[in-house]
Amino acid sequence: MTTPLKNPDPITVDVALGERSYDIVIGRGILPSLGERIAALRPGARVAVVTDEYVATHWLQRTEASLIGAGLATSRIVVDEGEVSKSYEGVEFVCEELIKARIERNDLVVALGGGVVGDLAGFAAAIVRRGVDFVQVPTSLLAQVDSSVGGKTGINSPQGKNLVGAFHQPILVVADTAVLDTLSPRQFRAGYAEVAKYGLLGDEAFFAWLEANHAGIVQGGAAREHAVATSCRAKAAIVARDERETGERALLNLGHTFGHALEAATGFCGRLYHGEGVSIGMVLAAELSAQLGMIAVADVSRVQRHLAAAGLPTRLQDIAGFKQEGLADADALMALMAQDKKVKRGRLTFILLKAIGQAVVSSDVEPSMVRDFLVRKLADAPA
Ligand SMILES: NC(=O)c1ccc[n+]([C@@H]2O[C@H](COP(=O)([O-])OP(=O)(O)OC[C@H]3O[C@@H](n4cnc5c(N)ncnc54)[C@H](O)[C@@H]3O)[C@@H](O)[C@H]2O)c1
Ligand SMILES: O=C(O)C(=O)C[C@@H](O)[C@H](O)[C@H](O)COP(=O)(O)O
Ligand SMILES: [Zn+2]
Repeated sequence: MTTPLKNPDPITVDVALGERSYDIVIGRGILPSLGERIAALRPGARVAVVTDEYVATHWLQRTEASLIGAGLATSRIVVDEGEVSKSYEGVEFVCEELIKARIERNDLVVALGGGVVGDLAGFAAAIVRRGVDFVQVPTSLLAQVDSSVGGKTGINSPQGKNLVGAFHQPILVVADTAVLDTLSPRQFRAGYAEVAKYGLLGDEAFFAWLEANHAGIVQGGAAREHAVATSCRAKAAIVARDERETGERALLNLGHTFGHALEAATGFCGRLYHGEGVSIGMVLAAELSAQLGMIAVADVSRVQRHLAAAGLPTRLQDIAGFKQEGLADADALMALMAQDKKVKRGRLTFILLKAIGQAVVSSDVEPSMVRDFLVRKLADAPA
C-alpha cells in the first residue's frame, strides 16, 4: 500500500444505535473541521473541552480555534496525564469544573485525548445534570480504534479497573490520524494491541494484513487510516448488536481478564499501560485456549510472534519488576480477576480463541485450572 499524494476524503463509519446513532469520522488533517461538524449538530451550544496536560500542549489551541471559528463558545478543563486521572478525585474535579463553567444540559463536552480523557470526560458528561451530550476527539491510537467508540465510560476503583462508570454514547467521534504523529512510540505500540485484537477476535484476513503492514501504520499514510477504519467498523458492528454487553460485546474484552488484573497489580501506573496489559493478556488467553485443546499451538506462537514484532510485551516477565509485590502471586491475580465485570454468579468469564479470527465467550473454565495455569506461567518466568 502506498501513501497517497493528497489527503483522501474522510471515511465515515456509522454506529447504528437507533436514536443514539452517531458517526465516526476518520481522516488525516480533519481536526480543523471539528467546529463546523459540531455546530451542524448543536448550533449555539457552549463547549467545554476536557483534555490532559500533554495533549493540551500539542492540540488544544488548534481544537479551540476550530470551535471558535464555527461560532462556538469554549471553556477548557485540563487534567493530569495518565491513568491517575481516571479516579474518584479526577471525576470530582471535572464535574465541578463543568458546573462552574455553567455547562447546561443542551451544551456539550468535548473529550480531547486518549482513552483516559475519553473515559473520564464521558463519565462526567453522563452524570453532570444527569446527562450532557459529548463528542469524542481521540488523540491516541488506542482511543481512535477503541475507547472513543461504544459508550463505555468510567473510572478505576482502587479494587479494580473501570469498576465505576456508565454507558453514555458520544454524539460524534472525530479521529484525525495526523494527531497521532505526536504520540510517543511506546504509547503508539500500546494502542496497537487493541488493533491486533480485532484481527484475533473476528477477522483472520485483517490479522494477516497487520502482519504485513503494521510498520506502515506507525509511519502514517493510507495504512494508518485503513487500520483505524477497519477497527472502528468491527467495533461499531458489535456495539450495534449488543450495546450493553449482554453477550457478543464481551468478545471486545479479549485479553482483558488477565490484562486488567495485571494493570491493577501494577497500581495503574506507567509500569504497564493498558494496551501492554492487553497484549500480555491476549497471549495468556491464547495459551489457556491451547491448554483447553481449542487452538493449535502453532497459532498461539503466531499471535505471540506478531505482538512481539510490533514491539509489545507478550510475557509476564516483560513487565518491569514483575516478581515484586502481588504480581508474581497466582492467588493475588485470581483475587483481582474475581472483580472482573464479566464474572457471573462468582464464575470467571474468559474470551478464548478457537483459531486466529475466531474468539468465543466462555464461563466454563474451572478456576482451579486457571490458577494452576498462572502458577506455571509465573514459575516459567525467570526472576
Ligand atoms: N471505553 C472503552 O471502550 C475503552 C477501550 C479501551 C481502553 N479504554 C481505556 O483507555 C485508557 C487507555 O487509553 P490510552 O492508551 O489512550 O491512554 P492515555 O489516555 O493515558 O494516553 C496515553 C498517553 O499519551 C498521551 N497522548 C495522547 N494523545 C497524544 C498525542 N496525540 N500526542 C502526544 N501525547 C498524547 C497522553 O497524554 C498520555 O500520556 C485506559 O484507561 C483504558 O481502560 C477504554
Ligand atoms: O468496548 C468494549 O466493550 C471493550 O471491552 C473494549 C476494551 O478494549 C476496553 O478496555 C474496555 O474499557 C473494557 O471494558 P470493561 O467493561 O472490561 O471495563
Ligand atoms: Zn481495552
